[in-house]
Amino acid sequence: MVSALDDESEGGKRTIELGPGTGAITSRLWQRYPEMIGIEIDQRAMRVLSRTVPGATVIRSDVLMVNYTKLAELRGGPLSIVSNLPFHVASQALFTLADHADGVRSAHVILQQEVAQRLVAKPNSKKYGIPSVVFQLYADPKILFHLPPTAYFPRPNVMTSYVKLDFEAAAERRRALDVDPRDLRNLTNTVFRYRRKMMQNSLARILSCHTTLIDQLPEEYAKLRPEQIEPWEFVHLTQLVFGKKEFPKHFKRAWRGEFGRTVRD
Ligand SMILES: C[S@@+](CC[C@H](N)C(=O)[O-])C[C@H]1O[C@@H](n2cnc3c(N)ncnc32)[C@H](O)[C@@H]1O
Repeated sequence: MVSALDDESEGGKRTIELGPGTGAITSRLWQRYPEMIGIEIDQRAMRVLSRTVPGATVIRSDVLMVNYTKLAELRGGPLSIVSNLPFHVASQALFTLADHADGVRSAHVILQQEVAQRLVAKPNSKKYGIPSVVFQLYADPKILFHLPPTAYFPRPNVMTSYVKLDFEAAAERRRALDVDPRDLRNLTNTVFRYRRKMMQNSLARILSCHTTLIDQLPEEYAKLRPEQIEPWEFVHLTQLVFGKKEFPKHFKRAWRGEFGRTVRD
């Protein structure tokens, strides 16, 4: 896991571990990147960590609340993230990173295999959904390898995967999106909520109160279901419905939050 990371910042000062716990990964990571930072919410784990890896810098915080854009500025460039968070926090953490995409170079994360497969799923498959669209546009996700339950103690009931999200490789594409990410989120969330419906039906609610009218939805999209639409076509659809908008330069939370709920700035 550690060798997959190739952070070249001085002393590894841009290496950030999310949820170091009692230090199983941190002890190895810190040997290679002594200037790394851990972000941990549990004070008891931090106490243990101060004994197992006494030299490591650990901040007590919720990984979902961190401003990674600011942290990247403070550390002199985009961050290399390593994470083995509990499964219920892990995908929320990825959406948080998407909101700070320009402040992140790469993220190496352990995820439930099921979640990992959703990130890389292609259209026309059951696993294709919002995470596939978002992360294939934002970060070039790749499953590096799978980990069996025997790799852990205690053993989990599920298979896990080690995934790399390459935010740096996708930077140019992301900046050329020409949509406000909040509009993209609104559109993808709406249509995937009605997965079995054709776009002309699922988009009716958005379009009825917008300048683009439902009967102006191009024929090539109108009869399709969301799982048949490529990630870049979601961008095109967002441009059609909401108009082209500059990608916000300033920090705006667009992706963090539970699907379907409004996230305010
Ligand atoms: C499964 S343990 C992994 C520990 C270690 N990274 C490892 O691989 O052995 C997950 C860690 O994430 C921490 N954690 C959970 N939710 C968090 C959050 N929202 N912010 C920061 N840390 C969190 C937990 O306290 C725990 O120490």
